[in-house]
Amino acid sequence: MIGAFVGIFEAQFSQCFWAHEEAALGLWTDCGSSLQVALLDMNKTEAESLMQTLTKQYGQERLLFLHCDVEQEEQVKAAFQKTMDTFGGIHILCNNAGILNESTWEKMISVNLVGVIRATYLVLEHMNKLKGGQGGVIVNTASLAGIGPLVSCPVYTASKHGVVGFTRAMSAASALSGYGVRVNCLCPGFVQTGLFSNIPARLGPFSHLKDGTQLLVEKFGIVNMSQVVEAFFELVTDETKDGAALLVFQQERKYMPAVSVTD
Ligand SMILES: NC(=O)C1=CN([C@@H]2O[C@H](COP(=O)(O)OP(=O)(O)OC[C@H]3O[C@@H](n4cnc5c(N)ncnc54)[C@H](O)[C@@H]3O)[C@@H](O)[C@H]2O)C=CC1
Ligand SMILES: CC/C=C\CC(=O)/C=C/C=C\C=C\C=C\[C@@H](O)[C@@H](O)C/C=C\CCC(=O)O
Repeated sequence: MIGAFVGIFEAQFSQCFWAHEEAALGLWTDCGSSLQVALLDMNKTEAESLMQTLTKQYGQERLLFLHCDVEQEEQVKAAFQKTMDTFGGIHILCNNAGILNESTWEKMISVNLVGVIRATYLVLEHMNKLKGGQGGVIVNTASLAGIGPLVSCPVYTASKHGVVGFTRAMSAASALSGYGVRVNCLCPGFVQTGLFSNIPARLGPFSHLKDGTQLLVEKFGIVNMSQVVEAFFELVTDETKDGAALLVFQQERKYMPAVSVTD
């Protein structure tokens, strides 16, 4: 889990994550008897409080926090190696780290898109069956903005469209190459998290379009975090899902068919 601490995954981590343990463990033969989780994030403050809570519930031996900035290749590489050394394998990667600020758009591309690509390529060094791995599944957190444009956030939209496109292409490349690694993406609507706070201040040169964004929030409503985590586990545990984009709305979730230029 990268960028998992606050927001979408924190609040529901306990309830949903371990509820799917048996289904997730059943996917691979070398998983052992319990789900173990490495939480990688650059926010140490948030990490410490969550780790205390989770450690009390599930024991220290099943949890690992690693400070990691997805913009830094060596930190991601070291975090995955530490995870391998601690737990003996990596079967599920969730690329969840993301930021929203149209004023720092190059950083947004670096975290939201380049960070997903970097972590995917580095985890394949451990997951890829052609490199001695056991295979696995990667779930990239995109957004509904990865499917349709958010007018007030053109670069955030670009980063999320990039995540969807990379997911679909990487899935096909993995399947055709025999890596044994499925790659899917999660496309939630609005979720009440830190990233969703103070939206006008995050729109940079497009803050004058904040009213249109508010209308979208009213139109789409707010998705519960548990709905996002349930969708995540559907993409992890359903082995038929590969190259999938799962849209999570307030009232339902549904898959977005891939578009082909020859359709
Ligand atoms: N909140 C929302 O309405 C929606 C959020 N998303 C996506 O969900 C993902 C999670 O975001 P939220 O939980 O909403 O926001 P959040 O701000 O609450 O959590 C984001 C997490 O990513 C971490 N992070 C940020 N930059 C990082 C970096 N360079 N290296 C490592 N970790 C880093 C943060 O420390 C934080 O723990 C993001 O990719 C976001 O784009 C998608 C759709 C809707
Ligand atoms: C401002 C960003 C806040 C949080 C991050 C995030 O990723 C949230 C995304 C939530 C929803 C995005 C929806 C995008 C919709 C667009 O692609 C168009 O489909 C909307 C166009 C029209 C809708 C209004 C209408 O139909 O009248």
